[in-house]
Amino acid sequence: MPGGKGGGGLYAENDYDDEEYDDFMDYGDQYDQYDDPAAAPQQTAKPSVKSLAGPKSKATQPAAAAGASALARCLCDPPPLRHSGRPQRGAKKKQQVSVIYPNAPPLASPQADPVQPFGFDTPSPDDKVLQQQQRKGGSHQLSNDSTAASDRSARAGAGAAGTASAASPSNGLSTSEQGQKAARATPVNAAAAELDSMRLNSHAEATTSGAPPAATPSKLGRPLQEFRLEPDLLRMCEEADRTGQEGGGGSKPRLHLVILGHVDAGKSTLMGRLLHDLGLVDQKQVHRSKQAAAQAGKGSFAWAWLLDERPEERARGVTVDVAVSRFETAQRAVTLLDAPGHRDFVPNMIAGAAQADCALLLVDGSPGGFEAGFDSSAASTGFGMAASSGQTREHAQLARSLGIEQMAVVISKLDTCGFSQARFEEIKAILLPFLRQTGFRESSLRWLPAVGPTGQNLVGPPTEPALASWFQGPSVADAIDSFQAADRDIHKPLRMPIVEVFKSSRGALCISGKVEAGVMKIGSSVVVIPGYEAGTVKTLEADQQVVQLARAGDRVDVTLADVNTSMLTAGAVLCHPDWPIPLVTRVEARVLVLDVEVPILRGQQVILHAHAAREQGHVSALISLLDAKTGQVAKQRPRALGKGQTGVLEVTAARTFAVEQYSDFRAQGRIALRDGGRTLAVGIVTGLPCLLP
Ligand SMILES: Nc1nc2c(ncn2[C@@H]2O[C@H](COP(=O)(O)OP(=O)(O)OP(=O)(O)O)[C@@H](O)[C@H]2O)c(=O)[nH]1
Repeated sequence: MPGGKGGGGLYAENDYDDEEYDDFMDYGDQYDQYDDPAAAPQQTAKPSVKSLAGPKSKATQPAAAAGASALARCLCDPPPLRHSGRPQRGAKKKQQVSVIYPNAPPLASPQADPVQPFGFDTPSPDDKVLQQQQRKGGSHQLSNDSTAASDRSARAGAGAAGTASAASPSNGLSTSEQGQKAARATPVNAAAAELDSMRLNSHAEATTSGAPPAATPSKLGRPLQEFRLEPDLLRMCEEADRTGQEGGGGSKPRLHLVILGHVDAGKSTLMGRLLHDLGLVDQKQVHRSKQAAAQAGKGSFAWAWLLDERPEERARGVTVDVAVSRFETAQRAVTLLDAPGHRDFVPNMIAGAAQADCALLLVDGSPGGFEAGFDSSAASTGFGMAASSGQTREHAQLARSLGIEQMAVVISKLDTCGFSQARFEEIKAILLPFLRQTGFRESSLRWLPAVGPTGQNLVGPPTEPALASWFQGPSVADAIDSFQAADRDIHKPLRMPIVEVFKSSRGALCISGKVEAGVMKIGSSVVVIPGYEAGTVKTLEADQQVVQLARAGDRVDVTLADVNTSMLTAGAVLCHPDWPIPLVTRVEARVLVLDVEVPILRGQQVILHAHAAREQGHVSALISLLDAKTGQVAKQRPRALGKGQTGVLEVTAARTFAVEQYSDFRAQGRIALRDGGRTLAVGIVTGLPCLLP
């Protein structure tokens, strides 16, 4: 329900506790019935949150009874997968997904694989469907909702074609087919324009000049269910598990930790000091940083400058890009992602948080500091979100929507108010209900004070008597040690979203990112999507050490051989050649609308964020409004989706981009829609409707 309570005012009025959270983890089960049309006869747009991992943990309970929040309902992970023997959820829909690989070269020969690969010497079932559709002359649409979108395009085309098609109704075609025929007949129709734009603007067309022509205009990857990790890679993984040597970090569980919070909350300072206290930064570096900060008249930024090394960051006194450092605590090998807090750099923060397993949320505890970072009632810009709405709120919402479940809330700067326990408790009392409504379990949150500049409560208990007198909880290092490392998702095709492209000291073009699924070794065949650029892994480095193997969960620098380097861009995805990530222009997504003042309408311009990719686009259809309590369709084709509402919409991007259904790969199936520096909505991809060439 919009206009909730507490800190956010965004969500359903019901708070939920851990028990309820577990209930809404089963929320997706409600959608299972929709696979059977008879079970939900009134339903035409069916939400399809599905999962492919692991057995179910507990019996289904209606989320309605649980009273879960709208964000939780919309975003939290759906229940784990059924076991074998039962059809995978979404299998039907997935087979229908269409993907486009402009100028796709022939597939690289598959690795040793127990599954007999399809030779592409005869038409595949998909090719047959395609040919059939081309004979019929229609664009391929998948779900009911997409069909509606197709019809809209076709109608637009028919409209543009004037009365020609309307004047010849007796040609034996359905209304939709007439529309599509008309759409093909005129250059100004919406469908053709969209197709043209895909061709003209796709990454592949823009960058693969001279590439061999595609063997076929479109290729689908093999079904996910057929994937088996190659035996040699499996052996290497088992060996790496035994020795704990590959992927860096020795035998300690690996964590990807992002530092979030409003601008100037103290993130870089705290992390700079933490690295020092853990012995990773020597006195010489600290001295150099102190000197540079003092010379620039910004002495208080000395610790922050250990991480903020770029000249513009030092000039502005704010973090611009995500700084990556690595360190070890007693129990964990940590890849630290220090995200920018300034609202101008939220896209960079999204790229950082998308790779993280857990987060530290820094909250400024100084008088007025917390309020400035959390306020959403500041003056309006006249459109969209409040102009100065705090990034504490936005970061927490984005972090949860990007899959982060474990978080430590670090209240900084309490030295400015005499280490007041009352201030600590006041902030916690406001923030906790908001975080619960956002979808965090209370048991997955830690609360602690820390002072970066003096190192209070970073490693070991506080020494400041005024703080030690009332706080006996975890230090920052303890909180990090308590985070659970994510499971390595190795039994899936390779996925590594490219976060950064840079020249190595040896002059080679390196790509860097976190392997989200699968495994690769030196010599592995890979493909870069978009562009369908095939190559071979030449070198792998983790923690600045050469490694032979990179598994899901490892952050690695990779160089590729035999690849057109112009295809290596942030937002592209390194994939297994036989199971590439879908490349689409449109996504259907179930979203929660955040703190917007003006509802989302059809045609709304957005920047679509998915993993490390960003594309311009627009909301091309509002498919349904969902009931906040039950998740069922409350209204088909609503005119608008307002603040706090959950709905299904379709976004069309200006160019093709790589994304997948959340039910297949969670990390690549989460999206955020932003416009004008504000996050409008967050959600998960439920379908990939797409026109075929
Ligand atoms: N008194 C006090 N000052 C602090 C504390 N933590 C940080 N500061 C100061 O706050 C200012 C901003 O700190 P940064 O570490 O740059 O903040 P940030 O959150 O990293 O900023 P962005 O990355 O730009 O969002 C600096 O002047 C710090 O010295 C603290 O616990 N107490």
